[in-house]
This record gives sequence, structure tokens and C-alpha cells, in this order.
Amino acid sequence: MMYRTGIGYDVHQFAENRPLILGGVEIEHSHGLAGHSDADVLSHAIADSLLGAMGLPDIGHYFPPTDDSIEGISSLKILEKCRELADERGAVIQNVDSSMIAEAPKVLPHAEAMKEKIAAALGVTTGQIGIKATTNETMGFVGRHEGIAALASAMIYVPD
Ligand SMILES: Nc1ccn([C@@H]2O[C@H](COP(=O)(O)O)[C@@H](O)[C@H]2O)c(=O)n1
Ligand SMILES: C[C@@]1(CO)OP(=O)(O)OP(=O)(O)OC[C@H]1O
Repeated sequence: MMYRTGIGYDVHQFAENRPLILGGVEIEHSHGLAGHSDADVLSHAIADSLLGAMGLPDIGHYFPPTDDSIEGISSLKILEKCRELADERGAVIQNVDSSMIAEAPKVLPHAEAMKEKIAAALGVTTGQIGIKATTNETMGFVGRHEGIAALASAMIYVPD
């Protein structure tokens, strides 16, 4: 038996007239995030952490930014694809942990709702999903409210 870990990082720029979707949850804010997909930076980081743990190529390999057919795709679908790839290999997701780095809005009040969406997409329990957040203490692009970054780590069990 083997346990494997993976990491993921993503960042998206704020844009006007876009919904702000984080962990599959729409959050009221003055700006949303720009992207070819729904720009759910948290789900993207989590997807990459799972793909990394499985030793697979990253999110852009499965969902290329050049693919017009996925414009506006819900990133929960990307997490569902990660679950499918895990199932195909008999891999079992043990846990996912994550942090968002955002000056605003406050995201922790939405963490439970995000856990529910993410857990459902991955076929795990909410207790297996960690969601944290920090500001960047006004420094850098996050500090200037230019965008949101997210980090994630995953552990999976892979049978022999
Ligand atoms: N976008 C954010 C940022 C932070 N939080 C919560 O606030 C706590 C304090 O953040 P600091 O950066 O000032 O240390 C943090 O631990 C989070 O609980 C948040 O919800 N949303
Ligand atoms: C899923 C994709 C598809 O275009 O989403 P984007 O919104 O482009 O987001 P990004 O995190 O820059 O790259 C991942 C892409 O593969």
C-alpha cells in the first residue's frame, strides 16, 4: 500500500461583472474572478493537488484554456473529473487541505458551504476537506485587492 501527497496553487485576477465563486459557492462581492472557466481558484488548487498526488498532468491538460466548449465550466465538474480519475486507479482520497489568500471578502463564513460542495464533488465527507484563509496583510497583488490566490494539499491512498 502507498500513500501519496500532492500540492496545488492557483491565482485569479479580480474582474468586474463576474460572479465570485469559491469552492463552488457564489459569494457576494464587488468583483468576481476572471477566467475561461468559472475561475474558482480554490477548486483549481484542489484539483491540481489531487492530480499531483496521482502523478497525473495538471488541470490544463484535462481542461485546456483553448477549449471553447468548456467556457464558463463549473469547477465542481473539474473536481468530479479528479474523482473519476481516482476511481479508475482505485485511489482513495484521504484528505484535502487548503488556504485562500484574499484581502477581501471574508471567506471563512462560507467555509462549511464550500466543504459541502467540494466533498460532494469528490465523493468524500466534509471532515476530509480543510478550508482556511488569510489576508496578505495589505502586501503585494493580493494586498492591493487585485486577485485571490489559493493553495491546496492532498493525500491519497493508492493500492499496490
Ligand atoms: N479573505 C479572508 C481572510 C481572512 N479570513 C479570516 O480572518 C482571519 C484573520 O486573517 P489575517 O490575515 O488578518 O490573519 C483568518 O484566520 C481567517 O479566519 C477570512 O475569512 N477571509
Ligand atoms: C480550468 C481552466 C480552463 O481554462 O480554467 P481557467 O479559468 O482558465 O483557470 P486557470 O486556473 O488559469 O487554468 C486552469 C484552466 O485549465
